[in-house]
Amino acid sequence: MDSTAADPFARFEAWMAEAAASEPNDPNAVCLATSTPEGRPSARMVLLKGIDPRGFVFYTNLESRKGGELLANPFAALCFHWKSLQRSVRVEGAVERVSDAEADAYYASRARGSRIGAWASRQSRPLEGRFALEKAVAEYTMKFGISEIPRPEFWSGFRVLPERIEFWRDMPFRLHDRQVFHRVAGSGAAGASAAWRVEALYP
Ligand SMILES: Cc1cc2nc3c(=O)[nH]c(=O)nc-3n(C[C@H](O)[C@H](O)[C@H](O)COP(=O)(O)O)c2cc1C
Ligand SMILES: Cc1ncc(COP(=O)(O)O)c(C=O)c1O
Repeated sequence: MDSTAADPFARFEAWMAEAAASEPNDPNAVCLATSTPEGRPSARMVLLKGIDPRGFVFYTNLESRKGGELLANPFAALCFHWKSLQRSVRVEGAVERVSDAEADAYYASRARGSRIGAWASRQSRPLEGRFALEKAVAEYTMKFGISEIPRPEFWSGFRVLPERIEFWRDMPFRLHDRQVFHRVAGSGAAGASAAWRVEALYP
């Protein structure tokens, strides 16, 4: 049997591979929705940096707006849209922090300038002027010199643990194809593969 028919991760990876071949920029770009303490939605783009049977990983500043919202209310939604393929995927679920080892490994893979930038940017807080940011970058560049740059404690990753994954394909006259996978409650615990129930939805 085609593994992508029953396993949403296999299907997601197949779609992502097609997107990587056809999107001119950032096929891994995804809109991340969180919510404020008052229950108001808040959304911004991030880059997907990991996927495995546990979930979908992105990295950010934990003291950013999204970071604060996720630490207070650890639930999120992701929405991918690949214009060249006319496809979209929606993911919803709880979030957890990635391990320090996982975050260290990803941080170490980033360009040196991006690692310095993570130290210099007080992400989401008011910036008095571009000069203040450039000064912070210069100071951290001096501070680290040619030595290793450790990952800031305030910079790490989140993993969205999906309870629902929807695959959407454009069809003529807006009669789109929608298939949603619901994780069967209790399945997938302790490293076991999750079981999924699939249903089609009206467009
Ligand atoms: C295509 C794209 C990808 C982005 N990827 C990330 C990312 O992976 N992590 C991140 O912290 N910000 C990323 N950003 C910047 C965020 O969209 C956002 O401006 C920033 O994280 C602050 O969001 P917040 O104030 O809601 O926390 C990206 C922006 C774009 C347009
Ligand atoms: C502020 C910020 N942090 C992190 C990222 C994630 O990407 P990378 O780790 O490749 O820099 C991005 C991507 O645009 C970004 O804008």
